Amino acid sequence: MADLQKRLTALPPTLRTMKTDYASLRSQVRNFSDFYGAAITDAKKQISAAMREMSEANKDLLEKYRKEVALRRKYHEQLVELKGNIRVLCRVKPVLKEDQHEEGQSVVVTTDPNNESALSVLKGQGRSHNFELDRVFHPQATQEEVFQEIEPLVTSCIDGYHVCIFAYGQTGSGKTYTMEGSTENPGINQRALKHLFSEIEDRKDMWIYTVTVSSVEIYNEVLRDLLSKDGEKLDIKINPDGTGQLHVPGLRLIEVKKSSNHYFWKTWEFGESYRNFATMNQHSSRSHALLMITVLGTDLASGAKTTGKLNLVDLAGSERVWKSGAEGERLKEAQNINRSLLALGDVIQALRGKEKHIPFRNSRLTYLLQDSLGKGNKTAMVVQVSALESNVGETMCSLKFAERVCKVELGPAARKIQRGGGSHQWTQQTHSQPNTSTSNNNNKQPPLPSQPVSQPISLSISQSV
Ligand SMILES: Nc1ncnc2c1ncn2[C@@H]1O[C@H](COP(=O)(O)OP(=O)(O)OP(=O)(O)O)[C@@H](O)[C@H]1O
Repeated sequence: MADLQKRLTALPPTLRTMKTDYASLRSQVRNFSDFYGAAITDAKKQISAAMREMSEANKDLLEKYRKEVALRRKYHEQLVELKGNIRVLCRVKPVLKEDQHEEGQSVVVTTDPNNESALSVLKGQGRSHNFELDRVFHPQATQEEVFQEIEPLVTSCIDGYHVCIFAYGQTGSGKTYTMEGSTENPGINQRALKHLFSEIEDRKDMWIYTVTVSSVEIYNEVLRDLLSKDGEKLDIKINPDGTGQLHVPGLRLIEVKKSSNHYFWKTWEFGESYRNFATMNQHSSRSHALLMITVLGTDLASGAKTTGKLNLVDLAGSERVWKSGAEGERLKEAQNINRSLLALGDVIQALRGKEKHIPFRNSRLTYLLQDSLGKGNKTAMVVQVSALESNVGETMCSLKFAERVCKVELGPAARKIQRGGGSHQWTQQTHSQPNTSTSNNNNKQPPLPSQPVSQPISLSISQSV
């Protein structure tokens, strides 16, 4: 009992110590949670500040990258202008429902939103091939955006340069869409004519111009007039005038004129027959369609004359013959398509190698393009590609061809101008000369191609473009 009493007496101090310890522990826990909370808030602040800093740095880097790309593009443009490189644009076709023959096909072509010249093709097993061209249009690019890139070339045709713009790519990749377009959404051909007339209007106080168009189709190495009702067969000949230039006897030329401040297509004549042949003919994807525009200018002050040419070409599909599995007539057809495309490739190769002999005569196509595709002229190629995995082989072939074309140097462009004042000497003026002035032009050059023998048919276009 005494022992118990003794222990009970010792209890309060122990309890007091325990109470104190407990209070101290509680306060420590509270302090720790306050400290922990504050540490977390602090850490969060630091992390967000660091993230802000990083995103600022990223923005800064992206901005620098964009500036670098733009600067590189500018210098590249200047170099292209100096060397007269063929400009190569690539347009990626959007994936349409009708193209998805197999379910869930993946897209293997990607563009870079920060670099308008880059394109990448995924070739399987994570390997990708990067291409650098003059300009790459993503699948959502509009007809207007594509034309804006081409516009300076079209303008230079009024200044007296010979220009060739052609669309290349496998069947169904969008060549006709880009060149021809639709009535609601016209392509390069119609936009080019519209642009020519608006430029001509701006210069009407200083220059007068005559614009003529002709159009041919090359199918199975046979040349047909797309503006004649029955698609008359034509031949390419050397002009009998002794200039050594080409001419196509019987080719129908239509003079296009403005009508009460609006420029129109005369549906029954030019527009109708051209579109019928170009878009509805049985073999449009296996034939090459050419729209050839000639712009003759006269300087009202000096009497100087310029001859500009604009050849707009919608090539046949570039599929490889051995892949088409064709036999008989179709094989002959495929070989002929291939022949002119191969001939085009050979011409490109020879131009690239700066060879003395350029084999223009190996096909009707290259023969006809001779005076706009060769040295001193301006050329652009729009290479059309599909983004789908099933077409990756053809896409790679087209892009590799595009890379080769990029390297072709046609030399500084020469302006075809005949000085006024009674002189009949044709002279050529390089691109660095002012566009509308003919003064100081002492650079005498060989005679220019003479104008086609046939008289142009006068035409007022009657459907708004
Ligand atoms: N950028 C685009 N936007 C929308 N539709 C397009 C585009 N490009 C092509 N198409 C559509 O894809 C289809 C095939 O295009 P198109 O006829 O122009 O190909 P192509 O390369 O000319 O073929 P072919 O070699 O057979 O002549 C058409 O229905 C066309 O309207």
